[in-house]
Amino acid sequence: MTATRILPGDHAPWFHAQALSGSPRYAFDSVAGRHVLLLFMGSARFAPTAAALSVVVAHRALFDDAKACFFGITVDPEDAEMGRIAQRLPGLRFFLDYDRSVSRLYHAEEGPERYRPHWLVLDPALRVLGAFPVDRGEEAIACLRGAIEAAPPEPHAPVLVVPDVLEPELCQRLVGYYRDRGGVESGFMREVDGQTVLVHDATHKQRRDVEVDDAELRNSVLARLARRLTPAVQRAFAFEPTRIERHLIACYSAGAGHFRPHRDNTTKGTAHRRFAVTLNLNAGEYDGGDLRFPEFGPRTYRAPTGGAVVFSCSLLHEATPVTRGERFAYLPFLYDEAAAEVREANLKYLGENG
Ligand SMILES: O=C(O)CCC(=O)C(=O)O
Ligand SMILES: [Fe+2]
Repeated sequence: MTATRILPGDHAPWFHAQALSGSPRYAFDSVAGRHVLLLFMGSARFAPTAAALSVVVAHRALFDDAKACFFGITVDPEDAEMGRIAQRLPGLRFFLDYDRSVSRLYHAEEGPERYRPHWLVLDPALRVLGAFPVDRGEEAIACLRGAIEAAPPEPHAPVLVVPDVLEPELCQRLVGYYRDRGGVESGFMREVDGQTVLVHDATHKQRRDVEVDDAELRNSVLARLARRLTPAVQRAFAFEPTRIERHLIACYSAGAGHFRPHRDNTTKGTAHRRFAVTLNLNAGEYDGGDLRFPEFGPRTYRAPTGGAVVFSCSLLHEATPVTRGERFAYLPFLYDEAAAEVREANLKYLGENG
């Protein structure tokens, strides 16, 4: 048993679970970007677990959702029913693990009648920094506090920046193409009952898009990508992109333009995506609107006009809100022949509006 327990250095497994007073299918991987304290509770009826929750309350100020957040995982429906636990924002949340799948995934439940309440401290990439028995809460808090204070100030995300992919004139043509048509509010893909469907939620994403239908304009972009971007991607990532999804010009406007942290390949309908490309078309003309990779710290990235930021579709990333002006970007996804087979096989999961 012990050998399979989750240890410092391990990546905390990802899961979906119901959050108390929150999403019925909360994606744990979207929590990346801050330190995390997990408490596998069993039940708060159990005295050591109740004492552990008091430790969290005593250090409540630590959990501000910016630097750190706390999740208790209960398997006991009575905890919520009797008000022994409650979501307190920012920072304090609970997963209702009534089927015990999360507890088993983390080896907190080691067999019938064998629940092992304990703490895990995770870093912003959701790697385990420390594991502590339930009665060692102050040590867990000290570990968390030490990690927050020691966090490197400038970690670097594994992204590639390639300048000079599209010439300024082509960038202007693309912006003009957008302006002539005007964008439509774009959604994002989500898995609902096993199907990949397009949903709209302005708190998560606000952006207006135009699909480039003009073959000559598309080919102009494709030719530049092939000559100037593909070799850089091959060198940096040993990956040969042969296919492109989306010929899309996006516009984020001040006060109404952002895309909150997400990954680009988490649904069946998007699982084929390998690398995401952000080609900025007017980098000097707006404030905000930068890329951030929360698993790798607060640093932001902005490709120069005509330049690209290329990153794995598995990375958590966000486009920060535009606060002045309008930001235009060309946003293809790259994949290859093997991934094309994945795409083909998953077509059946695309919902009506997917
Ligand atoms: O705005 C960007 O640069 C990134 C957009 C993005 O993440 C997406 O469309 O999935
Ligand atoms: Fe994205």
